[in-house]
Amino acid sequence: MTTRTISPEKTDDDYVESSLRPRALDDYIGQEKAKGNLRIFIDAARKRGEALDHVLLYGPPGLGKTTLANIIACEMGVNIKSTSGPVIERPGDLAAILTNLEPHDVLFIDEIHRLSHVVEEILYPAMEDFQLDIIIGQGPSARTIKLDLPRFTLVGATTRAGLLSSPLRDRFGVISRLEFYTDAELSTIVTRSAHILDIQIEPAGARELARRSRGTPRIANRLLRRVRDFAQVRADGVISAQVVDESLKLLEIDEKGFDQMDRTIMLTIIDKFGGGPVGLDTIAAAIGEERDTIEDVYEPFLIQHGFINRTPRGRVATKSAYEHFGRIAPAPGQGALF
Ligand SMILES: Nc1ncnc2c1ncn2[C@@H]1O[C@H](COP(=O)(O)OP(=O)(O)OP(=O)(O)O)[C@@H](O)[C@H]1O
Ligand SMILES: [Mg+2]
Repeated sequence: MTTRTISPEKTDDDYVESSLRPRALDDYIGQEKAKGNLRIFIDAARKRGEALDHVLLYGPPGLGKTTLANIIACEMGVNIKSTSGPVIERPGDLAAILTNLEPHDVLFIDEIHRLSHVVEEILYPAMEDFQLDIIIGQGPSARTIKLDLPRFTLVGATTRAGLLSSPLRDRFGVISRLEFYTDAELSTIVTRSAHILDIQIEPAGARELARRSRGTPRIANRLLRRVRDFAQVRADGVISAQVVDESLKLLEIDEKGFDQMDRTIMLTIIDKFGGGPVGLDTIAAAIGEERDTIEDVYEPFLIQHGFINRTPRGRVATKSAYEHFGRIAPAPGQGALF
């Protein structure tokens, strides 16, 4: 897959990411709905001296799911064990993790939609009854034994809630969807990160950076570091709105935060497929990118920005997409658009 500065996915240079992670709910900026709910559930669980109900967090990459999982454990005053769906290959792997949990611990499973069926089936009774069904032996002499587990909290994260089986989804007491951040929230995040990394940034510079970060904190933090390099070489080290503008031009990120890949996707729909409707698989084949990557990584922000409509017959480019990417929208009645 292509690496790009504004990919919301993790890359190697995100090692500083953990230093930028807020540790308390109060430092977690935005996501007021998710935060408000969690605060109530956490307070209630703590008052009753119980483990928190299982929590499912979903939303596009880089919006703060892992961060929030860590905060939940921190606020509950318990340990967190982190793993991910594809890593847990066999039921025994999960059993080993579960039996090692302390009471009320948080078990964080990232990419939970990628758990295998056999592993998922172990998870059901574990989540519901805090019991583990282990099969010992094989063939006719095989028998199941039940093992009691400590009460724990499963925090699952996924970019694709739609891929979760309903029995799994139904076992989460709290389901929170993370939203793209507003420019004002991202501006606060960038300012906070700049402070931690000892980078000088003007308020107008923070606003400009926020505006071009696709509603995503991971991108905002990454752009901040790229722009800092530029500021140190070209300016006096201070990030102003102009420095942001000039450096992002070099990175081919436009004034709304869209880059070459977004342009490729939109112009493929507009120029090659008459604005759509066109299926995702066809788009993927035309640009040589994986379908899942387009759906998880690129498309959510294009939809959120009103450039792509999802219809039963496929993706359609909107009038504002035509305008933004410098194409003339077909007149009413002439294209698939209207
Ligand atoms: N609400 C927030 N306030 C401040 N910083 C945030 C917030 N949310 C995320 N961040 C920053 O964005 C970075 C990415 O967040 P995180 O790794 O939690 O995203 P994610 O949703 O788990 O992504 P992925 O789906 O790729 O796993 C973190 O390093 C953190 O610094
Ligand atoms: Mg994560």
